Parts: sequence; C-alpha cells; structure tokens
Amino acid sequence: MPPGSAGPAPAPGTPGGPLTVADVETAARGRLPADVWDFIEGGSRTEWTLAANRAQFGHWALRPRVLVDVSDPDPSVELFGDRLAAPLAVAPMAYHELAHEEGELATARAAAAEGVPLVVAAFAGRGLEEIATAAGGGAPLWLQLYWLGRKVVDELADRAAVAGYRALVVTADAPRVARRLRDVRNSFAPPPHIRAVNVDGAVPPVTAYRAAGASAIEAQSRDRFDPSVTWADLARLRERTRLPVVLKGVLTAEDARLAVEHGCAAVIVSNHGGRQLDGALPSLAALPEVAEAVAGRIPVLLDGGIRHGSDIAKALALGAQAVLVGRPVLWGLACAGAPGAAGVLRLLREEFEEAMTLAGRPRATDFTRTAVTPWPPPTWSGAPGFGEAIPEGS
Ligand SMILES: Cc1cc2nc3c(=O)[nH]c(=O)nc-3n(C[C@H](O)[C@H](O)[C@H](O)COP(=O)(O)O)c2cc1C
Ligand SMILES: CC(C)CC(=O)C(=O)O
Repeated sequence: MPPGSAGPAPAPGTPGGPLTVADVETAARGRLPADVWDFIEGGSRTEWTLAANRAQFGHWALRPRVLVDVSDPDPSVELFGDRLAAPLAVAPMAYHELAHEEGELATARAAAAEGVPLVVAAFAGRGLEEIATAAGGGAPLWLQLYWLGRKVVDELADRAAVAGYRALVVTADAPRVARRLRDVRNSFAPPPHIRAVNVDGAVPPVTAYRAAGASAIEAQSRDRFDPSVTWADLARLRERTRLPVVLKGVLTAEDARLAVEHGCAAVIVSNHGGRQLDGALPSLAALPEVAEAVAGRIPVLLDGGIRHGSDIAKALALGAQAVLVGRPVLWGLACAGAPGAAGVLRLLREEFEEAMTLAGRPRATDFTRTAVTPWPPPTWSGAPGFGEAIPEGS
C-alpha cells in the first residue's frame, strides 16, 4: 500500500483523533509498507540504545511546586535570534516522502503552523529552496549536513545561506551508517521515485546500491561518506559560513568542550535515535555531563525518545534548552500529511504546557535541575536496572 493511499487518518486534536503520540504511532504502522515502517522505527544491531533512549525518561521524576502563579504559562524559547513557540524542533530525517507523498513540503508547513524549527536533512527528497518556500517564513529552517566531501558540503552551506536557512547542523555520529538488521533483512532501499535531490549529481542515487540481503542506505554511506573528517574540517566549515554551526551527535563532556572550543553555536546531545552506535549511552543519560561541560556557553539541545510533554520538561531540567523530535513527526505525516505532523507538534507543546502549569514552572527556563529527581531513589533496593524497558506506549 503506498503511503497515504487509504486517505488521511484523523490528526491529533480532531474529534476522534489520536490522544497521544503512541496513538499516532499505532495508526501510522497500519498505513506504511512493512519495510518502510522498519526503516523508520528501527535502530542499529541489537537496538539496545534505541530502547534505552526511551527507558531513561522513566528514571527521572518531576518535582512539582505548588501555589505558584501559573495563569499565563509561556513555553516559548529563543534560539539563534528566533522565538520558538515551544522548546521543540523537528529532527533531521531523510526522505519524508517515505511517509507522505508531499514529503518535506508537508513537514515545513506543519513546522510553520506550529512555530518550531525544521531541520532539513541533506538527504531530503525536496529541494531546500522549495522547502523554504513551503515554510513561508513561519518556521526557522536549519540544514543538516553529512560529510560528503568538501565541495558538496560547501555548496549546500552556500545554498542554505542564500535560501534563508538559520543554521547548519553537522551530523558527527555517522562516519558511515551503522548496520540496521531490519534493513538488511528487508534488503531495504527507498523506491526509485524518492531521490535525495539536493545531493543528486554529487552522490549516486541510493537505489544504485540496492542489493539482496543488504541495506542500500548503509552501502551508499560506505561508498560516499568521508570517515576521515576531524575537528579541523568542522573549524574550516565554521570559518567559511556565516550561519551558526550546530554539532549533532555529542554524548560526552570531552566532545562538548571541543565543540565550544571549535566555535560551534550549539550541540545536540544525540545517538541518532539509536540508529548508529548500538550500546551508546541513552541521550538523556549523557545530557547532564554535556550541560556541565558546556557551562552555559552555548545552547545544549537533545533528541532521542521524546514522546511526551513531560519528557521535554525532564530534558530541560537536566540541562537542555530545547529538544528535537524525530519519528513521531513521520508518524504524523504518514497518518494525515501536514495536519498530522502539525498535530503531533501541537500535542507535544500542549502536553508540555500542561506539565509547566501543573509543576508550577510557568516558563520553560523554570525547569532547572531542582525540577527533577532520580527515580527510583538510588538507595532503593530492587530498583529497575539501567535500560530496563518501560511498557509499550508509555
Ligand atoms: C527515518 C529516520 C531518518 C533519519 N535521518 C537522519 C538524517 O538524515 N540525518 C541525521 O542527522 N539524523 C537522522 N536521523 C536521526 C534523527 O535526526 C534523530 O537523531 C532521532 O530520530 C531522534 O530520535 P527519535 O526518533 O526517538 O525522536 C533519522 C532518524 C530517522 C528515524
Ligand atoms: C540517508 C541516511 C544516512 C539517513 C539517516 O541518517 C538515518 O537513516 O538515520
């Protein structure tokens, strides 16, 4: 069944529509071909990191304050000179047309409707200029880059600046794409009509790497990603562009300090949604050490496993200024195109606003370290083990 062929499912916020991100996930599953579902949903190798990302939110509890005036909660935050409606952005994801035929154009409209940034992937299926037109100035756009050689990176960076993008996001955790067993079993390749148009010409289409018993995406990355890049390349890019350069895929204090020293405008604490180094620590677990190392010098963002407004609150309390959300946006797209993706973003913002109100923290910046406590308390015997799975849909 091609995506969207069953007609749109109700978007979150519409009568009878999904009430949670988990509801959207369930609805999306029935609407996507099995191999596309696996590509979106899956992680690398044993998928331990994928599960641990989610589980880690269950190891912190919110500490609500009472009798605070919460009559006018304000979830907005500022990043790179733009005011965001919530401390939320759409994480970069390749090939949105896998979820909906309008692809990134629909996502751009959704982000604009909700007033949050969209990070456009280097492997987007639509031109970065037409995505900017679809956003219509309503959403700040940031462009994600892979190390595809200096010429490609420079050209994309220049095009982004001309098209009004507000930042570059350099993904550092993928010298090549990890082995994702679901994609290997499915011999996964995107269908030929879905093309990474912004890098076409410079990179052979992913379908050229289609082979039985292999992931075409992994094969393409082994052929075309440059695994020799270092901090010096990042510094060179930063000197060359006037856009802020954000480093995505930082999980340690050491790399956070280097990112600051090399002039990064922000770091994104991320393990690529459990799709790269399996066994890497969950992003929420890495957040406190990164925030401490950065010490307020640049913004710290986080992605991986954000599924509830309370997850956003916990991430902010542990040192993030904002979070990015990945898969849920594709689920929303698969269900109902732009309104579906917008509905997911709105749901997360509304849940976050509720958490602010009920936790007695009326501004996003009120979620400081005292807003959370480890759970269960470390002294408890029989505390669940680190990384223990939490129930499906929680
Ligand atoms: C289908 C899919 C494609 C992705 N493509 C990219 C990409 O092209 N570049 C990138 O930096 N990260 C990519 N990511 C990782 C996301 O940016 C993000 O780190 C991750 O999805 C966050 O976790 P979450 O899905 O649990 O919210 C992708 C993730 C998914 C699910
Ligand atoms: C085209 C791929 C490299 C996209 C990606 O980063 C991912 O699937 O996680």
